[in-house]
Amino acid sequence: MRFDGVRKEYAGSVAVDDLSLAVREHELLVLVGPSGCGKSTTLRMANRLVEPTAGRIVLGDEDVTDVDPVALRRRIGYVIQNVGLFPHRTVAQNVATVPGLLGWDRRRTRERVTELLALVGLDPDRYARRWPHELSGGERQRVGVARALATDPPVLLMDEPFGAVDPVGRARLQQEFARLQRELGTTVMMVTHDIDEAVRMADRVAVLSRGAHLEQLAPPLEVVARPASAAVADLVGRGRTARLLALGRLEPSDLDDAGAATRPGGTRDAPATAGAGTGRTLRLGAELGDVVTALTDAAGASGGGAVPVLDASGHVVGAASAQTVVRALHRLTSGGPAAG
Ligand SMILES: Nc1ncnc2c1ncn2[C@@H]1O[C@H](COP(=O)(O)OP(=O)(O)OP(=O)(O)O)[C@@H](O)[C@H]1O
Repeated sequence: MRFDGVRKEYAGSVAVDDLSLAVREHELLVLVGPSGCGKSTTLRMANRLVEPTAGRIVLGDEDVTDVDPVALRRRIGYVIQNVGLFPHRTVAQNVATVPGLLGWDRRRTRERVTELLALVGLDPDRYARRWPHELSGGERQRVGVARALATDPPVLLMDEPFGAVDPVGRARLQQEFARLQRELGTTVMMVTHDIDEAVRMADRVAVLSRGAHLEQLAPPLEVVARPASAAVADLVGRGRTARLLALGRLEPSDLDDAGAATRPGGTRDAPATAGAGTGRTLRLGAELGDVVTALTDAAGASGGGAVPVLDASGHVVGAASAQTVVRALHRLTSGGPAAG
């Protein structure tokens, strides 16, 4: 799906100024930005709930403005906060909405409903006949996702899909949904104002400012490590180090004796480390947050200490210390493109 010079004006005020953005097939792209910057308007133009004032939105090789809006919405899944389940229809009937509109027979519909409920983690035997008011907020959101996926749409639009769910349930839903999306390969465009949700779930993050101005479009680690503008820095500023620790990975050049590996003829002995005594080790590629945890466990109250680091075949390639973490953070925040 591609936005080409898209603009939306409301009675003289500009919600989306001039947005060009390509959503890659099978990716989970998250639009993030402050309230009122035009995220929802952008999303809603994709399924023609809002008509653009100018520009083109292309799905496959069709301009969406050439497609009948009702037909379009059957091809594009849509999930919103509080889902808007039909209150007088059971869970199964809600999920079967679009198959019903498309005239699927009963048996095919029933099988698909059962399959989808299981997919989103709701036991069909327990949930199919319940009413929306008999569900928790998180369960309702799962039904909303199942309903949107019923006909396996190539594109799914999600507007603050987990906004109404409590923080614990929310983290679990984010994780489960990201896994499901990777499994199904659905192309997803999702809106949130929560930068943590964005960096946790996205393949790429699009940071928007007022007028849906595209500040940065990059993988989460790059957005956090190297904000492209003051607006992005502002958004990721608070808690940035914690986010870097969650996203960054341990690399050979971060290790304490990294120099030894590159010395001609240099052999590498297992370094004497405090961590060695505890039996604790780390692997190359470990999350930096796990490196910090391992160091904390190995250090004792006095601080200091290091933990041996192994490569994929289990050989010691160096040691991780507090310096390692500092080096990794420097590596991530300076220089070439961040892996991620
Ligand atoms: N139907 C409408 N009529 C007039 N103005 C609108 C309408 N819908 C949105 N706007 C305006 O367009 C701008 C962008 O709104 P939009 O809902 O897209 O922002 P958003 O980034 O999704 O915000 P939020 O995170 O608060 O939901 C805002 O200034 C809003 O007031």
